[in-house]
Amino acid sequence: MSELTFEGVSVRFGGRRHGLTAVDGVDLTVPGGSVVGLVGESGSGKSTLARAAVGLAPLHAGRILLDGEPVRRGRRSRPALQMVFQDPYSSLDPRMTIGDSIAEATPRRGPARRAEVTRLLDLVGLGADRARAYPGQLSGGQCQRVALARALAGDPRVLIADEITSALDVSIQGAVLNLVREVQRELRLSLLFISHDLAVVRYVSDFIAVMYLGRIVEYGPAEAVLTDPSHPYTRELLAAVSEPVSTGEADPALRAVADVEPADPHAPPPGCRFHPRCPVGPAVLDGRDLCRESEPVPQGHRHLAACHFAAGR
Ligand SMILES: Nc1ncnc2c1ncn2[C@@H]1O[C@H](COP(=O)(O)OP(=O)(O)OP(=O)(O)O)[C@@H](O)[C@H]1O
Repeated sequence: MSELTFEGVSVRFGGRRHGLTAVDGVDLTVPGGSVVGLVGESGSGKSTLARAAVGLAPLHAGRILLDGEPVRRGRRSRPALQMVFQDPYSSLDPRMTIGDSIAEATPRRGPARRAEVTRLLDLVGLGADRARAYPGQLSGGQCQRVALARALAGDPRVLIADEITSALDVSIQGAVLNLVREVQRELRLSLLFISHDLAVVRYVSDFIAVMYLGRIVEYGPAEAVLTDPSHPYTRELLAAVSEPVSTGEADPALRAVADVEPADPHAPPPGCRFHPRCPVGPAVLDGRDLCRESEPVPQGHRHLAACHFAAGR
Protein backbone atom coordinates (compact mmCIF):
# COMPACT_ATOMS: atom_id res chain seq x y z
CA MET A 1 0.00 0.00 0.00
CA SER A 2 1.31 3.41 -0.93
CA GLU A 3 0.87 6.84 0.51
CA LEU A 4 0.43 9.92 -1.68
CA THR A 5 1.41 13.21 -0.07
CA PHE A 6 1.02 16.79 -1.25
CA GLU A 7 3.34 19.10 0.65
CA GLY A 8 2.79 22.85 0.29
CA VAL A 9 1.70 22.40 -3.32
CA SER A 10 0.93 25.52 -5.36
CA VAL A 11 0.02 25.75 -9.03
CA ARG A 12 -0.12 29.07 -10.86
CA PHE A 13 -1.45 29.82 -14.31
CA GLY A 14 -0.51 32.89 -16.33
CA GLY A 15 1.89 35.69 -15.52
CA ARG A 16 2.51 37.54 -12.29
CA ARG A 17 0.11 40.35 -13.04
CA HIS A 18 -2.87 38.59 -14.56
CA GLY A 19 -2.28 35.06 -13.42
CA LEU A 20 -4.12 33.08 -10.82
CA THR A 21 -3.07 30.66 -8.13
CA ALA A 22 -5.41 27.72 -8.71
CA VAL A 23 -3.86 25.64 -5.92
CA ASP A 24 -2.37 27.55 -3.04
CA GLY A 25 -0.14 25.76 -0.54
CA VAL A 26 -2.04 22.49 -0.24
CA ASP A 27 -0.98 19.87 2.29
CA LEU A 28 -2.87 16.63 1.86
CA THR A 29 -2.16 12.95 2.44
CA VAL A 30 -3.88 9.92 0.97
CA PRO A 31 -2.96 7.20 3.48
CA GLY A 32 -2.02 3.80 2.03
CA GLY A 33 -5.04 1.74 1.01
CA SER A 34 -7.61 4.39 1.83
CA VAL A 35 -9.96 6.66 -0.06
CA VAL A 36 -9.71 10.41 0.35
CA GLY A 37 -12.64 12.27 -1.16
CA LEU A 38 -11.79 15.76 -2.39
CA VAL A 39 -14.85 17.97 -2.67
CA GLY A 40 -15.44 21.62 -3.53
CA GLU A 41 -17.33 23.72 -6.02
CA SER A 42 -16.27 24.20 -9.63
CA GLY A 43 -13.07 26.23 -9.91
CA SER A 44 -11.81 25.44 -6.39
CA GLY A 45 -8.70 23.78 -7.81
CA LYS A 46 -9.46 20.06 -7.37
CA SER A 47 -8.59 19.01 -10.92
CA THR A 48 -5.52 21.19 -10.99
CA LEU A 49 -4.21 19.52 -7.82
CA ALA A 50 -4.81 16.10 -9.36
CA ARG A 51 -3.25 17.09 -12.66
CA ALA A 52 -0.16 18.34 -10.85
CA ALA A 53 0.23 14.87 -9.30
CA VAL A 54 0.40 13.20 -12.71
CA GLY A 55 2.58 15.88 -14.29
CA LEU A 56 -0.18 17.60 -16.31
CA ALA A 57 -0.03 20.90 -14.40
CA PRO A 58 3.18 22.71 -13.48
CA LEU A 59 4.25 22.82 -9.83
CA HIS A 60 4.94 26.37 -8.73
CA ALA A 61 5.90 25.33 -5.20
CA GLY A 62 5.86 22.29 -2.97
CA ARG A 63 6.38 18.57 -3.47
CA ILE A 64 4.29 15.56 -4.36
CA LEU A 65 5.54 12.34 -2.80
CA LEU A 66 4.77 8.68 -3.20
CA ASP A 67 5.91 6.79 -0.11
CA GLY A 68 8.19 9.68 0.72
CA GLU A 69 9.84 9.82 -2.72
CA PRO A 70 9.09 12.55 -5.27
CA VAL A 71 6.66 11.24 -7.90
CA ARG A 72 8.50 10.52 -11.09
CA ARG A 73 7.01 9.84 -14.42
CA GLY A 74 8.98 8.28 -17.19
CA ARG A 75 8.18 6.22 -20.21
CA ARG A 76 10.28 3.37 -18.96
CA SER A 77 9.10 3.24 -15.42
CA ARG A 78 5.60 1.94 -14.89
CA PRO A 79 3.66 4.88 -13.52
CA ALA A 80 2.65 4.00 -9.98
CA LEU A 81 0.14 6.81 -10.07
CA GLN A 82 -2.72 6.75 -12.56
CA MET A 83 -5.66 9.02 -13.20
CA VAL A 84 -9.16 8.46 -14.60
CA PHE A 85 -10.83 11.53 -16.10
CA GLN A 86 -14.36 12.85 -16.34
CA ASP A 87 -15.06 12.26 -20.02
CA PRO A 88 -14.76 8.54 -20.80
CA TYR A 89 -14.98 9.02 -24.57
CA SER A 90 -12.19 11.57 -24.87
CA SER A 91 -9.80 9.38 -22.88
CA LEU A 92 -10.10 6.56 -25.45
CA ASP A 93 -8.89 6.53 -29.06
CA PRO A 94 -12.08 6.12 -31.17
CA ARG A 95 -10.13 4.27 -33.88
CA MET A 96 -8.76 1.60 -31.56
CA THR A 97 -10.64 -1.42 -30.30
CA ILE A 98 -11.15 -1.63 -26.56
CA GLY A 99 -8.80 -4.62 -26.46
CA ASP A 100 -6.00 -2.76 -28.26
CA SER A 101 -6.53 0.28 -26.08
CA ILE A 102 -6.09 -1.76 -22.91
CA ALA A 103 -3.27 -3.85 -24.39
CA GLU A 104 -1.35 -0.68 -25.23
CA ALA A 105 -1.45 0.31 -21.57
CA THR A 106 -0.14 -2.98 -20.17
CA PRO A 107 3.57 -3.60 -19.82
CA ARG A 108 3.02 -7.30 -20.71
CA ARG A 109 4.14 -8.58 -24.10
CA GLY A 110 3.40 -11.65 -26.20
CA PRO A 111 0.63 -14.12 -25.30
CA ALA A 112 0.50 -12.85 -21.71
CA ARG A 113 -0.83 -9.60 -23.09
CA ARG A 114 -4.07 -11.08 -24.36
CA ALA A 115 -4.68 -12.86 -21.07
CA GLU A 116 -4.03 -9.61 -19.25
CA VAL A 117 -6.60 -7.75 -21.38
CA THR A 118 -9.18 -10.43 -20.54
CA ARG A 119 -8.29 -10.23 -16.84
CA LEU A 120 -8.66 -6.44 -16.83
CA LEU A 121 -11.97 -6.51 -18.72
CA ASP A 122 -13.23 -9.02 -16.16
CA LEU A 123 -11.97 -6.89 -13.29
CA VAL A 124 -14.06 -3.93 -14.48
CA GLY A 125 -17.13 -6.07 -15.12
CA LEU A 126 -16.96 -6.32 -18.92
CA GLY A 127 -16.98 -9.57 -20.88
CA ALA A 128 -13.97 -10.64 -22.97
CA ASP A 129 -16.12 -10.25 -26.11
CA ARG A 130 -16.06 -6.47 -25.58
CA ALA A 131 -12.38 -6.46 -26.58
CA ARG A 132 -13.35 -6.23 -30.26
CA ALA A 133 -15.72 -3.29 -29.79
CA TYR A 134 -14.87 0.34 -30.51
CA PRO A 135 -15.58 3.13 -27.97
CA GLY A 136 -18.42 4.45 -30.13
CA GLN A 137 -20.22 1.13 -29.70
CA LEU A 138 -20.17 1.34 -25.91
CA SER A 139 -22.23 3.34 -23.43
CA GLY A 140 -20.63 6.07 -21.33
CA GLY A 141 -20.58 3.78 -18.30
CA GLN A 142 -18.90 0.98 -20.28
CA CYS A 143 -16.32 3.43 -21.64
CA GLN A 144 -15.58 4.61 -18.11
CA ARG A 145 -15.00 0.95 -17.14
CA VAL A 146 -12.54 0.66 -20.03
CA ALA A 147 -10.78 3.86 -18.91
CA LEU A 148 -10.48 2.30 -15.45
CA ALA A 149 -9.10 -0.93 -16.95
CA ARG A 150 -6.48 1.10 -18.82
CA ALA A 151 -5.52 2.95 -15.66
CA LEU A 152 -5.16 -0.36 -13.82
CA ALA A 153 -3.14 -1.97 -16.61
CA GLY A 154 0.19 -0.76 -15.27
CA ASP A 155 -0.49 -2.06 -11.74
CA PRO A 156 -0.60 1.39 -10.14
CA ARG A 157 -0.42 1.80 -6.40
CA VAL A 158 -2.37 5.04 -6.32
CA LEU A 159 -5.37 6.03 -8.39
CA ILE A 160 -6.86 9.48 -8.88
CA ALA A 161 -10.49 9.56 -10.04
CA ASP A 162 -11.52 13.03 -11.23
CA GLU A 163 -15.29 13.49 -11.51
CA ILE A 164 -15.55 10.03 -13.07
CA THR A 165 -19.32 9.82 -12.73
CA SER A 166 -20.31 13.42 -13.54
CA ALA A 167 -20.63 12.84 -17.28
CA LEU A 168 -22.61 9.62 -16.82
CA ASP A 169 -26.33 9.02 -16.74
CA VAL A 170 -27.59 9.17 -13.15
CA SER A 171 -28.94 5.62 -13.44
CA ILE A 172 -25.45 4.12 -13.92
CA GLN A 173 -23.45 6.39 -11.61
CA GLY A 174 -24.01 4.08 -8.63
CA ALA A 175 -22.73 1.02 -10.50
CA VAL A 176 -19.52 2.81 -11.50
CA LEU A 177 -19.02 4.09 -7.94
CA ASN A 178 -19.49 0.56 -6.59
CA LEU A 179 -17.01 -0.78 -9.09
CA VAL A 180 -14.35 1.78 -8.17
CA ARG A 181 -14.81 1.05 -4.48
CA GLU A 182 -14.63 -2.74 -5.07
CA VAL A 183 -11.51 -2.48 -7.20
CA GLN A 184 -9.90 -0.13 -4.68
CA ARG A 185 -10.51 -2.63 -1.87
CA GLU A 186 -9.51 -5.70 -3.85
CA LEU A 187 -6.25 -4.20 -5.09
CA ARG A 188 -5.69 -2.24 -1.85
CA LEU A 189 -5.18 0.92 -3.85
CA SER A 190 -4.88 4.37 -2.37
CA LEU A 191 -7.54 6.51 -4.04
CA LEU A 192 -7.95 10.26 -4.34
CA PHE A 193 -11.58 10.59 -5.36
CA ILE A 194 -12.60 14.01 -6.68
CA SER A 195 -16.14 15.30 -7.05
CA HIS A 196 -18.02 18.57 -6.68
CA ASP A 197 -20.86 16.50 -5.23
CA LEU A 198 -20.66 15.70 -1.53
CA ALA A 199 -23.36 13.04 -1.92
CA VAL A 200 -21.03 11.12 -4.24
CA VAL A 201 -17.93 11.72 -2.14
CA ARG A 202 -19.56 10.51 1.06
CA TYR A 203 -20.50 7.26 -0.61
CA VAL A 204 -16.90 6.18 -1.22
CA SER A 205 -14.60 8.04 1.17
CA ASP A 206 -12.72 7.08 4.32
CA PHE A 207 -11.50 10.66 4.70
CA ILE A 208 -12.88 13.87 3.23
CA ALA A 209 -10.97 17.00 2.23
CA VAL A 210 -12.93 20.14 1.39
CA MET A 211 -11.34 22.62 -1.00
CA TYR A 212 -12.26 26.27 -1.43
CA LEU A 213 -10.46 28.78 -3.67
CA GLY A 214 -7.25 26.76 -3.91
CA ARG A 215 -7.01 25.80 -0.24
CA ILE A 216 -8.05 22.81 1.86
CA VAL A 217 -10.46 24.29 4.41
CA GLU A 218 -11.46 21.08 6.20
CA TYR A 219 -10.06 17.57 6.42
CA GLY A 220 -10.91 14.60 8.57
CA PRO A 221 -12.39 11.11 8.80
CA ALA A 222 -15.47 11.04 6.56
CA GLU A 223 -17.82 10.28 9.44
CA ALA A 224 -16.54 13.24 11.50
CA VAL A 225 -16.67 15.71 8.60
CA LEU A 226 -20.18 14.64 7.65
CA THR A 227 -21.72 14.46 11.10
CA ASP A 228 -19.81 17.28 12.77
CA PRO A 229 -18.57 19.67 10.07
CA SER A 230 -16.35 22.42 11.43
CA HIS A 231 -16.12 24.80 8.51
CA PRO A 232 -19.13 26.89 7.43
CA TYR A 233 -18.37 26.05 3.81
CA THR A 234 -18.63 22.32 4.53
CA ARG A 235 -21.95 22.98 6.27
CA GLU A 236 -23.10 24.82 3.16
CA LEU A 237 -22.17 21.84 0.98
CA LEU A 238 -23.95 19.46 3.35
CA ALA A 239 -27.08 21.60 3.38
CA ALA A 240 -27.11 21.47 -0.41
CA VAL A 241 -27.00 17.66 -0.26
CA SER A 242 -29.81 17.29 2.24
CA GLU A 243 -31.95 19.85 0.42
CA PRO A 244 -31.65 19.04 -3.27
CA VAL A 245 -34.78 21.08 -3.99
CA SER A 246 -35.15 24.45 -2.35
CA THR A 247 -38.22 24.37 -0.15
CA GLY A 248 -37.87 27.91 1.04
CA GLU A 249 -37.52 26.48 4.55
CA ALA A 250 -33.74 26.56 4.60
CA ASP A 251 -31.72 28.31 7.26
CA PRO A 252 -31.96 32.03 6.31
CA ALA A 253 -28.19 32.36 6.72
CA LEU A 254 -27.61 29.65 4.13
CA ARG A 255 -30.11 31.24 1.77
CA ALA A 256 -28.15 34.46 2.02
CA VAL A 257 -24.98 32.56 1.15
CA ALA A 258 -26.54 31.17 -2.00
CA ASP A 259 -27.19 34.69 -3.29
CA VAL A 260 -23.52 35.69 -3.14
CA GLU A 261 -21.35 35.38 -6.23
CA PRO A 262 -18.53 32.85 -5.94
CA ALA A 263 -15.20 34.51 -5.18
CA ASP A 264 -12.88 35.37 -8.05
CA PRO A 265 -9.76 33.16 -7.98
CA HIS A 266 -7.81 35.99 -9.67
CA ALA A 267 -8.26 38.11 -6.57
CA PRO A 268 -8.95 36.02 -3.48
CA PRO A 269 -10.30 38.12 -0.63
CA PRO A 270 -7.94 39.05 2.21
CA GLY A 271 -8.14 37.22 5.53
CA CYS A 272 -10.32 34.13 5.38
CA ARG A 273 -11.13 33.50 1.72
CA PHE A 274 -14.61 32.39 2.63
CA HIS A 275 -15.50 35.51 4.64
CA PRO A 276 -17.57 37.31 1.94
CA ARG A 277 -19.88 34.28 1.80
CA CYS A 278 -19.70 33.22 5.41
CA PRO A 279 -22.92 33.22 7.44
CA VAL A 280 -21.03 32.92 10.76
CA GLY A 281 -18.39 35.64 11.29
CA PRO A 282 -16.90 37.98 12.06
CA ALA A 283 -14.61 36.78 14.85
CA VAL A 284 -13.51 39.85 16.74
CA LEU A 285 -10.45 39.71 18.97
CA ASP A 286 -9.01 42.81 20.67
CA GLY A 287 -11.12 44.94 18.35
CA ARG A 288 -9.73 43.23 15.23
CA ASP A 289 -11.95 41.55 12.69
CA LEU A 290 -9.96 38.33 12.34
CA CYS A 291 -12.03 36.92 9.47
CA ARG A 292 -11.23 39.90 7.25
CA GLU A 293 -7.69 40.48 8.42
CA SER A 294 -6.05 37.17 9.06
CA GLU A 295 -6.08 33.93 7.16
CA PRO A 296 -7.05 31.05 9.48
CA VAL A 297 -4.58 28.18 9.70
CA PRO A 298 -5.94 24.64 9.84
CA GLN A 299 -6.50 23.65 13.45
CA GLY A 300 -7.25 20.31 15.02
CA HIS A 301 -5.66 16.93 15.31
CA ARG A 302 -7.26 14.28 13.11
CA HIS A 303 -10.10 16.57 12.06
CA LEU A 304 -8.79 19.92 10.84
CA ALA A 305 -10.57 23.09 9.82
CA ALA A 306 -9.23 26.44 8.68
CA CYS A 307 -11.76 28.68 10.40
CA HIS A 308 -11.33 31.18 13.24
CA PHE A 309 -14.51 29.76 14.75
CA ALA A 310 -13.17 26.22 14.75
CA ALA A 311 -10.59 27.11 17.44
CA GLY A 312 -10.26 24.70 20.31
CA ARG A 313 -11.36 21.72 18.23
N1 LIG B 1 -4.74 25.52 -17.94
C1 LIG B 1 -5.26 26.52 -17.25
N2 LIG B 1 -4.95 27.82 -17.53
C2 LIG B 1 -5.48 28.84 -16.83
N3 LIG B 1 -6.34 28.69 -15.78
C3 LIG B 1 -6.68 27.43 -15.46
C4 LIG B 1 -6.17 26.29 -16.15
N4 LIG B 1 -6.68 25.18 -15.59
C5 LIG B 1 -7.48 25.60 -14.58
N5 LIG B 1 -7.48 26.94 -14.50
C6 LIG B 1 -8.20 27.77 -13.51
O1 LIG B 1 -7.82 27.31 -12.23
C7 LIG B 1 -8.92 27.35 -11.32
C8 LIG B 1 -9.13 25.97 -10.75
O2 LIG B 1 -9.63 25.11 -11.77
P1 LIG B 1 -9.87 23.56 -11.57
O3 LIG B 1 -10.35 22.98 -12.88
O4 LIG B 1 -8.68 22.94 -10.94
O5 LIG B 1 -11.06 23.55 -10.52
P2 LIG B 1 -12.02 22.37 -10.13
O6 LIG B 1 -12.28 22.53 -8.67
O7 LIG B 1 -11.47 21.07 -10.57
O8 LIG B 1 -13.33 22.71 -10.93
P3 LIG B 1 -14.03 21.89 -12.11
O9 LIG B 1 -14.75 20.79 -11.41
O10 LIG B 1 -14.95 22.90 -12.73
O11 LIG B 1 -12.94 21.44 -13.03
C9 LIG B 1 -10.10 27.88 -12.12
O12 LIG B 1 -10.22 29.27 -11.86
C10 LIG B 1 -9.71 27.61 -13.56
O13 LIG B 1 -10.30 28.54 -14.43
